[in-house]
Amino acid sequence: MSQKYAIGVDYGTQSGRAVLVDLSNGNEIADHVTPYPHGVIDEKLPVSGRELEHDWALQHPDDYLEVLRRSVPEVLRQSGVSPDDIIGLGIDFTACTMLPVDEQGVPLCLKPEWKDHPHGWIKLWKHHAAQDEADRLNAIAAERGEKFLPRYGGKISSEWMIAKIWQIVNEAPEVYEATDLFTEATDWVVSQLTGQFVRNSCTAGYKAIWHKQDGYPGNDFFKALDPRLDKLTETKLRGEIKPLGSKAGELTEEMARLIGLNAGTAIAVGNVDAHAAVPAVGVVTPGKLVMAMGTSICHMLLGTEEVAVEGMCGVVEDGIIPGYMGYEAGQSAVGDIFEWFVEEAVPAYAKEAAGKEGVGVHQWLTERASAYKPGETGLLALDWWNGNRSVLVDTNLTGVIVGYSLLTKPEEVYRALLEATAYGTRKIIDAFHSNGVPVEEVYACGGLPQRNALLMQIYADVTNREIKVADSKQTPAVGAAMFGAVAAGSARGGYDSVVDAAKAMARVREESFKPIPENVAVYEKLYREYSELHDYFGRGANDVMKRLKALKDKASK
Ligand SMILES: Nc1ncnc2c1ncn2[C@@H]1O[C@H](COP(=O)(O)OP(=O)(O)O)[C@@H](O)[C@H]1O
Ligand SMILES: O=C(CO)[C@@H](O)[C@@H](O)COP(=O)(O)O
Repeated sequence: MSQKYAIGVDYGTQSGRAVLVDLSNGNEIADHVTPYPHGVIDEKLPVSGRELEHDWALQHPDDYLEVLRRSVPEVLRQSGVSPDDIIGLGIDFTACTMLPVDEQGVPLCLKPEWKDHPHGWIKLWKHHAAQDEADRLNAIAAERGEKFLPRYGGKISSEWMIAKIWQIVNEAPEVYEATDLFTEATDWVVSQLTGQFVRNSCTAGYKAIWHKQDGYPGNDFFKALDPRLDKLTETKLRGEIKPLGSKAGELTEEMARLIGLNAGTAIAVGNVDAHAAVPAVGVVTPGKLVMAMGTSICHMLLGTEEVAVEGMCGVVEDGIIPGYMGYEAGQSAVGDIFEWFVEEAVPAYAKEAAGKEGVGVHQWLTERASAYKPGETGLLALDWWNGNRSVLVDTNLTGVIVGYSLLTKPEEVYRALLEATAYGTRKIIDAFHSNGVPVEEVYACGGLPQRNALLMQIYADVTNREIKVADSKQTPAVGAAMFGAVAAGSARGGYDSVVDAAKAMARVREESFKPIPENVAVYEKLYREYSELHDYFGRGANDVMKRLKALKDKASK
């Protein structure tokens, strides 16, 4: 049999990328990124220019197809590999990124009657305008003693499917009525590739409160939330749920023509970006935490038991690697905080200096921030620029920096922000470790470990753990390609399980980031200070962030 390949397509927050991978060793033969033409829609709807309220974040469905149309032919062209040797394709996506579709699977926002209605559009994972619904959902679930709550760390997030659907019911019942199915974007794109709709167990489990044994919560729960949600799971959330590692179907003739692959190529069921990255760094057993570090961080861990951990995003059987409990936790802004600083808060002189030196502003700040010792800036920050998605699970929390003086430099603030995100990760590791889901090793992948060595050293020092880094530019996409190879199966030159695929294809770099004892000692003290601030602002002692947000919302109405 000739050499075989698979394609992984990773759908991030701002762009999508295709990677063509050699199935014998996991080498990335070619990759190509397509920025989403409409990006993140968070101010105005395209065409009509209709303004969006605070905390909205939408996307355009055609941007996802554009990634397939541009990036798949481009990796074929660059590599020179024949489509006959590409046996499978898998995709991974941000989640819960969800959309309403009609009976033909057409997104409502593409239909003339709904294109100017904000609720007809795709709600991106970081759409945070369903916090009221999430708060009420959590209160009702707790009152009813719903047994699903502990599986989600005690709270369902406003980022997830049910809160987002309920927001539509409340604010646009006509859109709810017109919706045939609510789907994750990952399942919708797969349906466009195969011509048939299936859901995947990963997003159903982590984002839509589905459980392998118990299914969705009972209809009584949905009726208790709102009588209009009666029979939601049998109607607008219906659809077969297939486990990760299964084949969703085969590429249709029409899509094959559009993207340059052969009709009949095996297509894997949809997956989530962070989850797909886990086998790609070779993690297929418990005790190894994988951090997918980019715009946000997702922390992924395998276990053998279903254990309750405060603030985790969820535990789902087979949710990452079949045969294990998959644990997920996360921070909803990490790279996004650094980007905010660079774009909104860096003085002109720093940008000019970076320009003169011919380096990016991140790099300029990082080089200067590296000259400081831990504690030397005198600054301490809380990493809640996009709310808190870890132990506190509250999108109404906001950022804090303590310790400013007239002498504070931009690189010191930048360093304090890098450190704040590391403390956020330490909170998550401590929560798992002290609740019976051990974290013995830490792996990192995503855009940040490639770009910022200082950040990675700070994470090693703050967590007091060695961090191994993926030897891949596009780890989730490589993982998605592995699932594509598993969908094809060994008879066609792929693999029969993702564990087999990981054995042959996963790679980490030889060098790692090791904790430096004197840094660890100082960070231990700073972390204690962070924890004080964290609990003071996050656990009700001072709700000033929420009062400010309420005043802001009132003032801007
Ligand atoms: N040198 C750098 N240091 C720290 N953060 C950076 C640097 N360069 C870019 N970033 C941040 O990386 C993030 C993008 O990460 P990436 O993994 O590429 O994207 P995504 O999370 O969308 O998949 C942006 O939020 C950006 O601010
Ligand atoms: O929430 C999840 C996964 O559960 C992510 O899709 C979301 O944080 C977005 O990830 P990125 O930072 O864009 O890689």
